[in-house]
Amino acid sequence: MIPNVYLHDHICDSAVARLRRHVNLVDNFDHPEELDAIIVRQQYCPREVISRAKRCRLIQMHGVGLDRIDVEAAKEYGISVKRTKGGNAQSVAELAIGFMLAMARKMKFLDRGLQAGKFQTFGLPETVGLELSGKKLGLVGGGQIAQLVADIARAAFHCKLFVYDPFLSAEACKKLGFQKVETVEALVAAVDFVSIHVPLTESTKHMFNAAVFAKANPDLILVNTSRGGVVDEEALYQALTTGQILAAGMDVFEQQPPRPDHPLLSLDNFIGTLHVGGSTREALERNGNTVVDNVFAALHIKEEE
Ligand SMILES: NC(=O)c1ccc[n+]([C@@H]2O[C@H](COP(=O)([O-])OP(=O)(O)OC[C@H]3O[C@@H](n4cnc5c(N)ncnc54)[C@H](O)[C@@H]3O)[C@@H](O)[C@H]2O)c1
Ligand SMILES: O=C(O)[C@H](O)[C@H](O)COP(=O)(O)O
Repeated sequence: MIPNVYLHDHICDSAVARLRRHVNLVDNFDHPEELDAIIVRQQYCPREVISRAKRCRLIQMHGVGLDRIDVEAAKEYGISVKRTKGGNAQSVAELAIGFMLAMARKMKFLDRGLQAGKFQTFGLPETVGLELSGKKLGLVGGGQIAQLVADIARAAFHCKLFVYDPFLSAEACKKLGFQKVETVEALVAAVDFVSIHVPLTESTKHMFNAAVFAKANPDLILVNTSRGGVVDEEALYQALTTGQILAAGMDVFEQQPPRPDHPLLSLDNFIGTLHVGGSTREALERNGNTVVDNVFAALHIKEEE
């Protein structure tokens, strides 16, 4: 019998072609009991689906964050959950550095100003930006993506690196060349840039809140390419409009997509993208094909040479 595999979201063409040669692709959860494997990218895989997916051997995340899958339910029903850890890490790291450069050089403000015919001469004080070179970069979460951000920041800009990650030992931080900081409040006060790279969990939800922004260096540039919900967006808006921090860039929002009239989107010192951290040709090719490798392994499918 040909196995049934749930796939609703777009994944790279080469991965879809491999799947089509060996399985039936199903784009809905109408009959979870008929599914042999589930591939999740943007869609959610909730308990009500998992509890009915009696035949399912694998729930495969196209990506790293597992917050869209009810992992507890999968455990309870004995279904293995896998992800494509590292497959998009370089792409996310490059986007994070891109946000830092864009905000340090006020690119949104300058582009909007040019379009509005605002700058009649060059050299105006409000167009002056900052260099990344030699600055202090604070990482929140010191895992795979954070380490790649650190590599770029060190090699290209000689940044000094700090980390807030209670799960990384002092020894591990030392090996990675990170100065360990004990609280988020201490981190935001000490550094020039913060880049967030934690999963969304109970302990990271609204980790960046009004109390944290109140302690921040007023020249701080904040970048979040992790998950919406780690930053309290109302508190961020207050911080950006009252000068508690200088600027922010975010790839992820509490509600996705954010409403077009979301207050943050109107600000010159805020740049947003809609969850494209891993959306490069290279990362999508890697992740798509890892997804297929794992599905085929779980379903004992052998590809012809
Ligand atoms: N924007 C995107 O498209 C995109 C793409 C990939 C990953 N992500 C997000 O980035 C996150 C990080 O990815 P990664 O591959 O670096 O993961 P990782 O597991 O390698 O690193 C996560 C780090 O966060 C730390 N951490 C966990 N809870 C913490 C807490 N309460 N306080 C401080 N540190 C904490 C862990 O100790 C770990 O070192 C993912 O969980 C995912 O949500 C987003
Ligand atoms: O956690 C991740 O890897 C990503 O945030 C998310 O899952 C989207 O990644 P993409 O599917 O676009 O590679």
